[in-house]
Amino acid sequence: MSPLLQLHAVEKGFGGSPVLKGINLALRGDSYISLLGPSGSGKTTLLRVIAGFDEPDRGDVILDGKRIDDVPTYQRNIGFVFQNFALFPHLSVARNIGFGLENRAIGAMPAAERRDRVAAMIELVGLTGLEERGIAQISGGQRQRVALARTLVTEPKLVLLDEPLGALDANLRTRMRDELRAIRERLGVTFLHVTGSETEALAMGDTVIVLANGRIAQADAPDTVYSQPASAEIARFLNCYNIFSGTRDGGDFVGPAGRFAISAASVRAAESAPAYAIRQDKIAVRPDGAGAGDGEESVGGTFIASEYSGAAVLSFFALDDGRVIEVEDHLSLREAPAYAEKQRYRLTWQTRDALVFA
Ligand SMILES: Nc1ncnc2c1ncn2[C@@H]1O[C@H](COP(=O)(O)OP(=O)(O)OP(=O)(O)O)[C@@H](O)[C@H]1O
Repeated sequence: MSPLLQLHAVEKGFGGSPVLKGINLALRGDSYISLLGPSGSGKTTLLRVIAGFDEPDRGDVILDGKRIDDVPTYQRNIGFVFQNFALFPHLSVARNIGFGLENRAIGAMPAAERRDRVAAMIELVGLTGLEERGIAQISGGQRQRVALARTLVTEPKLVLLDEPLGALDANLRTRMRDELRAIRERLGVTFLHVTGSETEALAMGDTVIVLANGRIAQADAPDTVYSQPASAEIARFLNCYNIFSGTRDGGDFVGPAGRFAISAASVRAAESAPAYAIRQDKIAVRPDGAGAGDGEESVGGTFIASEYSGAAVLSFFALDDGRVIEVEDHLSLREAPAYAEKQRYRLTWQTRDALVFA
């Protein structure tokens, strides 16, 4: 199947500073894609170029096999959901949702058909009974649904969502994640969802695209991004790796944290300074003095504190040079840890579990 959306060598800058530095991308139809990147990496700029709010300086945007660089936004058949929802406060829920259909530049439809489409969409997003309410009389989660329905009712093939859950509180955000995925699956459209949250990106996307410094740093299934980040920068951004600096010395990685053997299969080419990464949940905590076995690496560390987060406990240990190493114990796999404050432990992991960027 040919891709729904393709970007070829898209570049965009503002006032001489490049923001997008040659983006190549192909998005499948009927899929959920998370676009993850740190603040300022160019996520919103990329969405705006795809939607046609901004023109690229160079490169092509291709939708359904056709170049759309010269097609105005309203003719692209691409929906956009903004973080602040951008609803009309003086219109009812139903009028907000019907707005795009009423004011269509092309494909105007009879009033009865419009009403039916709006009613079907209200049901789909779970707003039945609230049709005549004003925007000020509904909750944040309901506003989010209105914003989504208003876009979906125009039947776009591609919907761009810019931090769509950013304005919601944590509880609601988690609930709306499931809803967004379910609504998308029912309609078979493609969602491109921008977020700065690695947990949200991994939870929602069939594919996660990582944008860093105006380039696509990785585009993979969520479990691949999580367990095989393509660079030390991505590993750092995922917030679940301990990362050591150092250099490669033959079959070892050597740095202030110690000397660790490298498993050949774990080595990735480094784009920046060499780094050694070990996931927080791959580290076992043993009594001080316990030696590392065959195929294991270890460092000594002093327990500082633990942070309990429901299904897991994150514990912090200080290494001899003062840097902190984080260990995650999943409570479904291990007992809740009871480490003694200021006590020394031996932190151990399998050589093959570390990723080496060198
Ligand atoms: N209209 C503009 N004029 C000048 N600079 C801009 C403009 N829009 C964006 N930028 C700059 O481009 C860079 C990327 O901005 P963008 O909003 O795309 O990042 P982002 O990844 O969406 O960030 P955030 O997660 O903080 O929203 C930033 O340095 C920003 O200051």
